[in-house]
Amino acid sequence: MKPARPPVSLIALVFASTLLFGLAGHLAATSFIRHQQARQLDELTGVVLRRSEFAIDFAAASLDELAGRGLADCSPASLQAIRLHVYQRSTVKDVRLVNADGSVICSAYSETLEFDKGWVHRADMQGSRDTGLLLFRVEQFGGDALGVLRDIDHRKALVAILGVNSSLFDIMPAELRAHSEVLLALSNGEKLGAFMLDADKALREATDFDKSSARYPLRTTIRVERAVLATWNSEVYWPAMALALALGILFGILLSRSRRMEGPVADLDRGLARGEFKPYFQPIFALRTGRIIGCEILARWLREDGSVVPPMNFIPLAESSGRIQGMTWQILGSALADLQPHLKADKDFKLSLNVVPKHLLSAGFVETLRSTVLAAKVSARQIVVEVTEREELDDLARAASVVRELRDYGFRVAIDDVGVGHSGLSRLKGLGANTIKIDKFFVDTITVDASTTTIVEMLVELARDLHMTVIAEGIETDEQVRALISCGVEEGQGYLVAAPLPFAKFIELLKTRRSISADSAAVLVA
Ligand SMILES: Nc1nc2c(ncn2[C@@H]2O[C@H](COP(=O)(O)O[C@H]3[C@@H](O)[C@H](n4cnc5c(=O)[nH]c(N)nc54)O[C@@H]3COP(=O)(O)O)[C@@H](O)[C@H]2O)c(=O)[nH]1
Repeated sequence: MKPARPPVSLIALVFASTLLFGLAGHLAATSFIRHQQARQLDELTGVVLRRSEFAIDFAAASLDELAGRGLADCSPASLQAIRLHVYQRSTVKDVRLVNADGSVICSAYSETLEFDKGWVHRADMQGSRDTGLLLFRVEQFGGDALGVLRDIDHRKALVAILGVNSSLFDIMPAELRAHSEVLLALSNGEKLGAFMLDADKALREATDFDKSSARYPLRTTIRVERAVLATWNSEVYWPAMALALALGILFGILLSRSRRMEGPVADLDRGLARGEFKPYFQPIFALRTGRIIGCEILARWLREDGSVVPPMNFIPLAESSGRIQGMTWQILGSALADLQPHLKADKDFKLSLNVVPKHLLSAGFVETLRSTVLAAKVSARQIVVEVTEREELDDLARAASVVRELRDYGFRVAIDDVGVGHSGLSRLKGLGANTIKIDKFFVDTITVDASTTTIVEMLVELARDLHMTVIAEGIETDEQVRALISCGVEEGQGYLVAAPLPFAKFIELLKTRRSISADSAAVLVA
């Protein structure tokens, strides 16, 4: 059968689906890796922030403790006690007593005051939400520090100087260390500390991961070069891609296979749904008179584009795909509708249809045939079921019972392709049919091969014994007609009278033939 659309090539489908799956795999793997990276770097940002918060908590607790012990003054004893306190706490570098405006009164390590580049006025310090602490940057030579101020009373306050830079070290994974920067700043943007492996080398295009503290006016940022993120922690990429590509190939193969299988059958289904299967009518005639006494309907597929598809191009697929049954009912319905007036007018006229063994043996076959013929108001006696034997009739007993049932209802049954199909002599007898149709093969050779004459005579003899009629198929010459008559064959079919014709042409032929007189018919066999 000619498929309606060109077959989709396996290679093109596999290529396209591999490409699509590869693209989807790339997007999914990349997005998964980016998501994982963002989660990890977010966590690291959180760690930096938490370390700084802990340092401030610790400083606040230290200042509270000093104030609680009455050490918030500049007496030598207090300063000595504070020095000891500072010495025991590594992040706290100094503790200072300041005035209400923030100016320094004294320092536990007064020499550290020399490191200061400047000092912030209280009004410029950043307040923290719940703790009452003030935070500010202490600009120093050799690196900035964080000042944490706790008021003692309305005149004095204690300030802890924290070295927060250490909380930024060793936080980054080794692969990223040389390509990243860790920053700590007050929320107003003033930088408190930064860590970069090579401070002289500026980062190229970088992605930032930010986090702000909920408790203190603090923000940390981790910046990582984009180029290094493309490879970091991306081990999952190639396995994911390999899986996606394999799935793409598999999907392409399955798709092309399903399309290959579905294409022509779906085409048949569309043809059936549109009623595109039509009967062509080939006359069956009396060999002696040439009178048309019946016809065989043969399927043709009349496609939308006007082309006529011959049965050999779709019958095998219709049989193997189980569509032959719907197709048979479609052409029978159409033939009955067309021929009904003629069948009614000539009660001896017979209409033969081809039925494959599987259809004959299928459930409901006899009932459907009966109701179709009844609905067309045609007598069952005028319908001949030709059992084609391209497939073997493997359940002869059941077939014989169906044939009996058909005959009980008045239908006639013919065995088609006798002599070349699976119809052995025992089957001819066992099936209980009314007619045998001698295959064209014997008609072709009857005039040239004496042994063919013997076989045909033997078949005629057998048919007579079994009370069957005989029809010869494929008659093309007058010589063949004469040879068949001398063997005892009375009916035939073939191009000598007509090939299968569309209904209009067939009716025309019938009318012409009706006017042939017995005399002129005799010319046919003279
Ligand atoms: N199950 C069904 N099978 C069907 C149906 N319609 C057709 N067929 C089968 O398809 C085969 C081919 O059929 P088609 O091309 O229609 O050929 C038929 C005749 O045209 C051809 N024929 C008849 N006389 C002559 C002739 O003198 N010379 C010549 N060269 N060819 C001739 O023979 C075919 C009829 O065969 P058969 O059915 O065995 O009587 C064919 O096997 C059909 O059976 C269908 O609806 N259902």
